[in-house]
Amino acid sequence: MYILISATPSPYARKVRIALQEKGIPFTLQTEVPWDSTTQTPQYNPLEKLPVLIPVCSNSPDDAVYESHFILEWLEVKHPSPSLLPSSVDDKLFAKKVEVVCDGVCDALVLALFENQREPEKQSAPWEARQMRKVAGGLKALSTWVSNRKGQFLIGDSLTLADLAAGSVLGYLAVRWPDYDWQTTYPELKGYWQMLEKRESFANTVPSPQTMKDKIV
Ligand SMILES: N[C@@H](CCC(=O)N[C@@H](CS(=O)(=O)O)C(=O)NCC(=O)O)C(=O)O
Repeated sequence: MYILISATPSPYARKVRIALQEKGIPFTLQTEVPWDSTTQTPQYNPLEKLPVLIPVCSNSPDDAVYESHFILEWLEVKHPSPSLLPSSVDDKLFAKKVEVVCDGVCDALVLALFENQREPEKQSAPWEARQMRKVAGGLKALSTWVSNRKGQFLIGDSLTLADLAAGSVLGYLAVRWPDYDWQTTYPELKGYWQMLEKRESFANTVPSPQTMKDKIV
């Protein structure tokens, strides 16, 4: 049915891997390092980023789907049941807002990660501080939403897109920023994340570091 180009640490790809499992959609995982010269992503995504979802039946690379939030939107249209969106319009829009913030925290973490890989004299402390401020602000917002939730999940009592985004960013922090102690600051967010990680689709998509062969900054 589909090939998913993914990377072991990718929080963006993890959202899609979880969605495909939750929707019972068969797929083949093609794991790679998008930073290495061997990456296949440029063949499918002009932005050279993964995740990329490739319909196996397609005969054109242009049929590929990319940008995780769009892949999830695409899956909701093509494979609506079971839905990963809440039923009411306002809750649907809130779920997407949660994804915006969680993806934005991931974006800031990636930028800070690569800033740290530059030679010390080329690293910009103000730039790094700006990214980590976004991380702190995003986690604060997420923690508030989790504390105010009515049910087990972020929106009601069934898993939605909001939970996929939240679990993926928290899992990414655990693998890339293990010393960033958000769990002490936000104990309820920690409890919510531990609940998510027990779910099969989360438990079998836990991120892990990758080895980059090529220098990229
Ligand atoms: N907004 C994109 C971000 C995807 C992204 O940044 N992917 C990284 C890999 S990872 O950070 O998810 O592990 C990538 O392919 N980077 C390669 C590049 O930016 O050239 C999405 O949501 O899909």
